[in-house]
Amino acid sequence: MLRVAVPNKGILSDSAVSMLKEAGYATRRDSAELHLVDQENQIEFFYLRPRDIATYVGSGSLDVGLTGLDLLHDSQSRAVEVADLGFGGSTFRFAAPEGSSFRELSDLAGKRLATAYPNLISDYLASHGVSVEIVKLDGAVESAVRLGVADAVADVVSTGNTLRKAGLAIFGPVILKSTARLIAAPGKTELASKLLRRLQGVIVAREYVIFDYDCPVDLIERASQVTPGIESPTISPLADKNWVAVRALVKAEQTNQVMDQLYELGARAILVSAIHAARI
Ligand SMILES: Nc1ncnc2c1ncn2[C@@H]1O[C@H](COP(=O)(O)OP(=O)(O)OP(=O)(O)O)[C@@H](O)[C@H]1O
Ligand SMILES: O=P(O)(O)OC[C@H]1O[C@H](OP(=O)(O)OP(=O)(O)O)[C@H](O)[C@@H]1O
Ligand SMILES: [Mg+2]
Repeated sequence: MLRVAVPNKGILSDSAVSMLKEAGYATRRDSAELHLVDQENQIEFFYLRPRDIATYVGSGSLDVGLTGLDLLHDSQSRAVEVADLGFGGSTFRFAAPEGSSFRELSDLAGKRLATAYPNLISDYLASHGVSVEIVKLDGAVESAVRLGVADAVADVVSTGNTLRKAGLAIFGPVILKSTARLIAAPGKTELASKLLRRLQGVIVAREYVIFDYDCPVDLIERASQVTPGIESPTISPLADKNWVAVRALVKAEQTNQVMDQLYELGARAILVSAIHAARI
């Protein structure tokens, strides 16, 4: 049975669980449940702290897991990245009090830097040749400067609201762009392939829509450039020999732009539908 680590709390948990549910797997009924066996799919789910997932998977005690790229890096585990799951997007940034003299990376030299991701930060600073004193905290890192234990912080930023409220401003380069990843134990990526196919199906169903439209035969080439699909658009004959029917997947966010382009080109009867499930 495949043994899978799933975030039990935090911002990644809900998205991870709903993705697994959409992919047809059993999910827990109550948040106190830490272990669940999905007999039908021959999978065992272990609900663990997001920060610990890479450690379990890296040691091989669990086969695969869902966690953030930043947490994977910070764990220094041997787990390998299998796929980007597209949710839980964030950036990892440096910040210091608004109006302070911190402008660039080198301004951190010799200063105290608070973070809950000490390994991620040490590796980054070492590779950029900057030496700082790292103050390891567990969370709510934004308060560290105000409370006098650090001169600057390095933390997860999403909207930036938490930083702003703490009177901090971002400076320096983007340390890391992170999203949730499917990770596997070393040498076990093959074991993840069926789960991966299902999760990729969910990603495609969320990211793409189906375009169906009629197109004059002499415009097929140009229309195919507008809707190339993932591999290639399906083109079917119509009763009227001068027209064909075209079907292709299009990124959902481009829906209206692509409809405009097709209409202006001469396509008609343009219909767009959602994808319920997919296996690419
Ligand atoms: N707005 C956000 N705030 C915090 N983490 C986010 C955000 N968006 C995405 N993430 C990602 O979520 C993961 C961190 O999850 P979480 O905050 O649940 O863990 P944690 O900070 O270790 O736990 P906790 O906050 O419960 O102490 C990281 O991969 C991070 O990049
Ligand atoms: O840019 P924002 O949208 O404000 O989000 C980023 C904040 O959210 C996270 O905190 P979390 O709630 O996980 O608490 P923590 O700091 O204790 O981990 C993160 O550590 C930042 O503090
Ligand atoms: Mg957190």
